[in-house]
Amino acid sequence: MDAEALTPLYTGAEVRQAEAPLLEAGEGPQLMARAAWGLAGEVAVQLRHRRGRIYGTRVTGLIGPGNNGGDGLFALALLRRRGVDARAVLVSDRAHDQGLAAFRQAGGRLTQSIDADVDVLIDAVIGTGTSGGFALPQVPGLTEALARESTAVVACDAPSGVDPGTGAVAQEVIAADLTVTFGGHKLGLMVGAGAQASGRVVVVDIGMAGELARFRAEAARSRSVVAAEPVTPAPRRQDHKYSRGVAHVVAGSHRYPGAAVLSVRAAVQTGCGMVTLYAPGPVVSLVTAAQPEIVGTTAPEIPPRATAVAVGPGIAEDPGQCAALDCALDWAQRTGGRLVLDASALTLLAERGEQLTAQLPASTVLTPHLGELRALMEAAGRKDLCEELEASPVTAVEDFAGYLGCTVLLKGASTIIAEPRSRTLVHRVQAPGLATAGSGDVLTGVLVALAATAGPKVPLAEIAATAVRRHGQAACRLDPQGRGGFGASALIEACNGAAIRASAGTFD
Ligand SMILES: NC(=O)C1=CN([C@@H]2O[C@H](COP(=O)(O)OP(=O)(O)OC[C@H]3O[C@@H](n4cnc5c(N)ncnc54)[C@H](O)[C@@H]3O)[C@@H](O)[C@H]2O)[C@@H](O)CC1
Ligand SMILES: Nc1ncnc2c1ncn2[C@@H]1O[C@H](COP(=O)(O)OP(=O)(O)O)[C@@H](O)[C@H]1O
Repeated sequence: MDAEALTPLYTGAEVRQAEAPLLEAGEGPQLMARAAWGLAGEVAVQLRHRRGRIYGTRVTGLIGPGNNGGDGLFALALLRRRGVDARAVLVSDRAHDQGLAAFRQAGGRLTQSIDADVDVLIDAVIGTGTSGGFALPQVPGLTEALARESTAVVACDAPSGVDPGTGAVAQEVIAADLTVTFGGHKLGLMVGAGAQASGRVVVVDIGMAGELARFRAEAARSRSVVAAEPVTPAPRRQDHKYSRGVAHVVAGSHRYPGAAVLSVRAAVQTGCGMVTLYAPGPVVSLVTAAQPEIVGTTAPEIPPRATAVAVGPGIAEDPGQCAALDCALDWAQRTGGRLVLDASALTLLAERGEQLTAQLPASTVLTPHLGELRALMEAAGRKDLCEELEASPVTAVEDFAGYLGCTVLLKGASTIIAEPRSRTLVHRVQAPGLATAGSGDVLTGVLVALAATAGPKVPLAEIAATAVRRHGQAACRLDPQGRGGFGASALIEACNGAAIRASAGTFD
């Protein structure tokens, strides 16, 4: 994955540090003007989308005492000049002086409550200056506005109640439909409960990219959001099936034969030299019928030509699969080959208690969802990290990866991928249709195929991020409106490597 394919993620504190020299140089008002311009522009898009016009629509801002409130007031002033009925509720006894003056001058009106016919509610109570807990301001009409479909809630920089550094949310939060954030992507809007409360996130460039870049260069540990399709390995002219990479999959059981079909078909569609499968005989027959190019085996040993192995989808309650897991762990330990452990393989690992930490080769990636991750953390004797998962999901996943000495990929609406001594990658996708049985099996298939074909120098976390992005892209392709009308099988065709390579860089 090349550097351009990754967009950095910042904590609120990092953005504040990066902007400090600009503020010292007296550039604060310009930064705020650009932030307000960006916010007003995005609100205007919402108004046009919802009401078909801007003139005569109604926007109310909840205005806090700091610069976040200042952004809100300047944005309201700009909207007022475009004919919007712009109102502001001051939630504190202080407000940004120049912002308030601009708002008044533009003809904005102060009010004490939020009316039922407001089109957009701007949350400009707190941004990166947040500290401590957060309680909803006592404003008549606020609770109703937050619940009303016809009122869009747009957060200024970060939803009030979200910690922009971690993704933790306070007991109360102003959940947004859209967050317009300034300068760069903020970590807390991309992961955990913070991501849920942020809705769609738009980043507005306010002219501090240089400062952020310099700041990043100095940062000891960097985190990135995966923003573009990285270069993925296309077959070379001289390749033969074994040089291209062999993905071996341990999946499926009498109880869950379909998991093997899904993961193996996804690996084939992603594209590699060969896909082999270890499963009980009837499952091998079923998968071969669905995908005749695969090579099935009923012996748990890892085929000698395998270049990556995945163990887990649907192997529950099959005693032979436990032996296969041990073969795979041993194989990865001996060869340094890439190993993907998913689903039931994670349950089997968790059953080994604290022993599990000793058994994981560094070339392993674990792909748990939240429940599986908690179980693994508890089994490994790291219950403390379960609590950290709420307060700071990225740190918790990073700490666990460090503790285990292998890569951990936490699945969900936001995926967090932490590899020890590497930068952490976050992928946030607007594809709720992925919450369907078997979609994780598809991800495992995509991942093992990419792991089998990627060159030895590509870090495992970056391969995993590519798989996650493809999986998300496939869902967006199938279901652009996010209505959820597809099953995991349909995802497989959309993960097709050739089609994705052809459109690389054009899809987002
Ligand atoms: N510094 C600048 O000139 C710029 C600042 N920007 C905006 O300014 C924001 C940061 O401004 P500030 O540093 O003034 O901080 P904020 O405006 O985000 O918040 C600080 C204020 O909120 C109150 N507050 C903090 N935590 C609270 C809580 N839990 N419950 C209730 N009230 C709480 C504090 O009393 C403080 O007065 C950014 O998020 C961004 O929106 C942008 O305009 C870009 C330029
Ligand atoms: N709300 C959501 N939005 C986006 N992606 C999601 C959402 N819920 C789940 N996913 C993705 O769908 C997949 C589900 O995997 P998993 O929980 O293992 O399901 P299964 O075991 O049924 O295959 C993961 O890749 C996860 O990141």
